Order: sequence, then C-alpha cells, then structure tokens
Amino acid sequence: MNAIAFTDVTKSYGSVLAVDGLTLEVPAGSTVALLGPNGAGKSTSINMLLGLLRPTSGDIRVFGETPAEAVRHGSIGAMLQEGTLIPELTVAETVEFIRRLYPDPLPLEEILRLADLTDLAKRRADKLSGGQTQRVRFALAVAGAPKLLLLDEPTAAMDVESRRSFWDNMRAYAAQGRTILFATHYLEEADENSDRVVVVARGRVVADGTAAEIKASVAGQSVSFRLGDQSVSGLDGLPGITGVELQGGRVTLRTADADATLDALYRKTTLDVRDLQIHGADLEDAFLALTQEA
Ligand SMILES: Nc1ncnc2c1ncn2[C@@H]1O[C@H](COP(=O)(O)OP(=O)(O)OP(=O)(O)O)[C@@H](O)[C@H]1O
Repeated sequence: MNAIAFTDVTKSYGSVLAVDGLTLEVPAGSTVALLGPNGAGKSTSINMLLGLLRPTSGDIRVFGETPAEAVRHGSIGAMLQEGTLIPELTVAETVEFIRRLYPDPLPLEEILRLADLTDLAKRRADKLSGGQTQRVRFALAVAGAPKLLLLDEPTAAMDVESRRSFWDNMRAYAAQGRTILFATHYLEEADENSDRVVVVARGRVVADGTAAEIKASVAGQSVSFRLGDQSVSGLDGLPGITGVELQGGRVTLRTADADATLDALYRKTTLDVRDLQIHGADLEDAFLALTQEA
C-alpha cells in the first residue's frame, strides 16, 4: 500500500510554477527525505499533501484517499515551518488539548516521552526555549498517532544537540511501522535519517534513491594537486575528465575514471605534480551537480 502517491502534480502561483509534473510513490512504512534547495517546491508539496493547497493539475492520494479525507480520518500528522503555541497553557495541557481532537490518540505520557518533554510537562508554553518549542510542535504532530508524519524542515531552529535527539525521537516513532516524509536542505540529515532520498529542484524530481545510490549516480571522483606556476591548459583532454578547477595554486580534476586520469597525468604530461589527493564524490557533490543541472 502506498502511503503517498503524487501523479503528475503541478502547482502554480500565478506565473510561478512551484511544482512541475511531480510523480512520486512512497510505500507505507518508509522514511523519505525530500531534499532540495530553497524554492524547490518542498513546502508546496507538503501543504498539498495536507489539503491546505490544491494542485493546479494532477492527483494526490494519501493511503488511497484524498488529502482532505486522510486528514479527517486522523491519518496525517504534520510539523510545519510555522505555528505558535498558546502562551498560557503548560506543555501537558497543550498536548492534551490537541490529542483530544483525534479519534485514537497516543497516551499523554507516551507523547511526552517521545518528544523528550516529560520533565517539562508543567512548564508554560511562553517559558520554553526555541528548541523546546520545536519539541512541543513535534509532540502535537504525533499526538493523534498518525500513520503518516510530515515534517517541513523540522530542525531549522535547533542546535546540534537538539537535532540529534530530535532525529532519535523521529526514528523511534518511525520504527513502529509509520511513514515519514521530511523536507530538508541539510544533506547530512537526509543521509542519516532516511531510507530514501528524493532530490527536488525547480519543482521536479532530479534524483531518487538511497543516499549511496545518489552519490554513485554522479561522476565519480576528484583528483587534486599543487602545480607551482605551470599552466593547466590541456588537462581537460586527459581521459575521464569532466571538469577542471584552479583555486589558490591547487588544481582539482573531476573525473569519471581516476585510474585512467592519473596514469595519463604521470605518463603523458611533464607536469610537476605535488601533494596529490584523491576524493570520492560525496552527497554534497552529487546534490550540487544534480540541482545545478536541473
Ligand atoms: N504563496 C505563494 N505565492 C507565490 N509564490 C509562492 C508562494 N509560495 C511559494 N511560492 C514560490 O513557489 C516556489 C516553491 O516554494 P516552496 O516554498 O514550495 O519551496 P521550498 O522547497 O519549500 O523552499 P524552502 O526550502 O525555501 O522552504 C518558490 O519559487 C516560491 O517563491
């Protein structure tokens, strides 16, 4: 069963095409990162899944239902980029207020534990730090025990320590067979916390797979070295080369075949190559290559 199915979905805001022919299926039980630069269409896609925005064309299903039906049945929980709390209520009162709106919510104690809020249960909402407020917003998103949890850049206001515990909590929730879709521009978060990364740019999917597959899809490696005051001309003719950069006396050759490039570099040129380093492509290289091509 698919938790999410977008079929050829577009969304325009006037002349801005925010989502451009998005087709995406997410099987129930998986954790998917929607990774993309600013303006890629991530929030628009999440807001359409929640029924807050209507697609201009195409179809969206959540567990086979329309988004509005899925929301009505309590199937979706969401943590969006904005959302304020009621200042006078304590954390426990806030969570209790929201959980009562759902047909089959989690027990209050479990929600507080899942969001690391047990010790803050009696604290008023207006006395919370930014990171603590985010934890309450996570608690509200899981309160109804939703089968699908949508998180739109959930760690944007968090420090390193809060981020780590946030993702631990998210994984604990996912481990109970739930489906999670989260939007992020942090490559590391996508890599570490999802089973699948969908890279979007300008409203389209430009790559889809595990983080390892996405890294492998981008031309392999780079070879870099220092080159005194010699010229770099001709290096782009070496075998395997996909790009040549020169920065601060250091040359970086991007290559699809580092062995062939190195062999030719030593045998076919008379360059005085020093301090040679070889790097594998990382997710950041892949992300930049994919989103710039789009
Ligand atoms: N209400 C709106 N009216 C007009 N244009 C909009 C509106 N909301 C979003 N857009 C535009 O649609 C495109 C996609 O925006 P969206 O917020 O979905 O991207 P995003 O991937 O979530 O970006 P970010 O990472 O910055 O949150 C952008 O070009 C944005 O400027």
